[in-house]
Amino acid sequence: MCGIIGIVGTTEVASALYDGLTVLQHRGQDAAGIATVDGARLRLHKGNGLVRDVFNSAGVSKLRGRIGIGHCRYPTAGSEGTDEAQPFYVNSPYGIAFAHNGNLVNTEALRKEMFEDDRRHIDTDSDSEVLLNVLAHELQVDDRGDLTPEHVFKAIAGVHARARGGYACIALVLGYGLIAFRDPNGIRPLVLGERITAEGHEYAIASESVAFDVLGFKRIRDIEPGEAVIVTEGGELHTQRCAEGAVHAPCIFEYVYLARPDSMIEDVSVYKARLRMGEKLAEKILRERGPDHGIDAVIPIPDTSRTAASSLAQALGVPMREGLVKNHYIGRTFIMPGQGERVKSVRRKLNAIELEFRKKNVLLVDDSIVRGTTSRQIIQMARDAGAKNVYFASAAPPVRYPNIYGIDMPAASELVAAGRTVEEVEKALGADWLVYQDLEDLIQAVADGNEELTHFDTSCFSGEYVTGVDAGFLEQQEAMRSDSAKNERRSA
Ligand SMILES: O=P(O)(O)OC[C@H]1O[C@H](OP(=O)(O)OP(=O)(O)O)[C@H](O)[C@@H]1O
Ligand SMILES: NC(=O)CC[C@H](N)C(=O)O
Ligand SMILES: [Mg+2]
Repeated sequence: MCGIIGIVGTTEVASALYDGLTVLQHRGQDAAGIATVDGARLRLHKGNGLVRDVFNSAGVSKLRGRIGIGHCRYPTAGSEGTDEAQPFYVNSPYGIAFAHNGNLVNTEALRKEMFEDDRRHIDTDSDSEVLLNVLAHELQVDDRGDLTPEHVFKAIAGVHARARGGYACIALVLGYGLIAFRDPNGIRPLVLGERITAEGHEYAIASESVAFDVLGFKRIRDIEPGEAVIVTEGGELHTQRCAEGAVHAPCIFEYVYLARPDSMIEDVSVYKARLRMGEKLAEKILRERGPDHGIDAVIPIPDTSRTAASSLAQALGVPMREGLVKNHYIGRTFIMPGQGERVKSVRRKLNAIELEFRKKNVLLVDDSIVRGTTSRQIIQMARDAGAKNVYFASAAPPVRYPNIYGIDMPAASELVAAGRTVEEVEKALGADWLVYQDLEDLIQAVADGNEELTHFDTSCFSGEYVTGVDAGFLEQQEAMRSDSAKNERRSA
């Protein structure tokens, strides 16, 4: 997952894009970039690091113009190099800057087609650069030099026919405006917002509605699966569904971990969905352990699990205690690119308050257990702090399968629950007891917020991939993107 944002404003937009990206920072900590249109010129600045490291105020003020897009990256394809930071740019048939959140599952086939049939050279290993070139090619087909909404919608339908995977995208087309679109299954989120100012009507598009709250925009609605939204330079809005018939399957992991709790995705409050996850998990704990569960305190592993832990504690009738303190100057561990860095940062990031553990039976709660990096270390910390028994609850089911739609969990062999029973994971983590949310309960916790949602991308829990995958793709992903493959590439 990356964070993307685009604004067609009435005045300069760079500082709003910058502020928007800082609010989407939790979606990608590795690289950031902003592109704006200044008259007939594209202004683009991007680089590796957090938004605040990539930009200074002088740099932001050079990004002139009232139309622009921004991106913060968490790599799921290619390398972590600066040349793969986004937005990407092509100069034909139009100047197009492009920001993508998600991951394609047919990148290599498209790359070959682009080169051999469409005569387009792709310069990096990024799937996003491939997708941009597919868009550029589709815009070029039947191009008469004056883009119309009909032409753009046809081009997006062409993109949907060729690209497979998760993609939420915003393209800035020089001399035209913004084009945003979402994959036919609506796997990755994308929302549309507006702001009415003294100078006129402004539109924004972003990965999460929280960006609108901070910028003073009103959330209008989610962009539909397969839909394209055009906001022209003149501020006209055009929308159309450009792919029909696909199952709407938003990524359930957005609700578990990726999104901020103060966002609304698919008209579901992420915060309320997490509260319901906590309640459902409490019901399971009561079913399994009975009312005499012996738990003295519920301790969340900050930050993401706190919402679910609060409702879980209340439903169990046990106090929730802040037994672990987080250093907020260290980023999210899970989205760091290497396992060595992840392991070190858990200990640097979280510290135990001993008195909340000493001689107690504690239930540690996390939103999810993926590689087990966090849980393994925290369980040990709880023991070192003198806990009598360390129980562990995960608000998500066991993560047993790779994610291929924009979350960097490419290798089943790195997932602590892959090929293990719950008892075996309990042992591997060193917990005295371990409980996972059931998948049906997780689905219900989210779907209760919007009865129209009947399907989700739950692939990392179920191994079912809504787009389908070609034979050998998962093995190839693992070979290319496992931590050991990345380490080899770094040291080569
Ligand atoms: O099993 P693991 O591989 O350790 O992954 C799961 C952990 O990683 C995430 O925390 P993270 O530190 O990224 O972010 P947070 O502060 O938002 O919880 C998530 O909330 C879990 O705590
Ligand atoms: N997490 C994402 O959305 C990543 C976008 C794109 N696949 C990249 O690696 O840059
Ligand atoms: Mg966490």
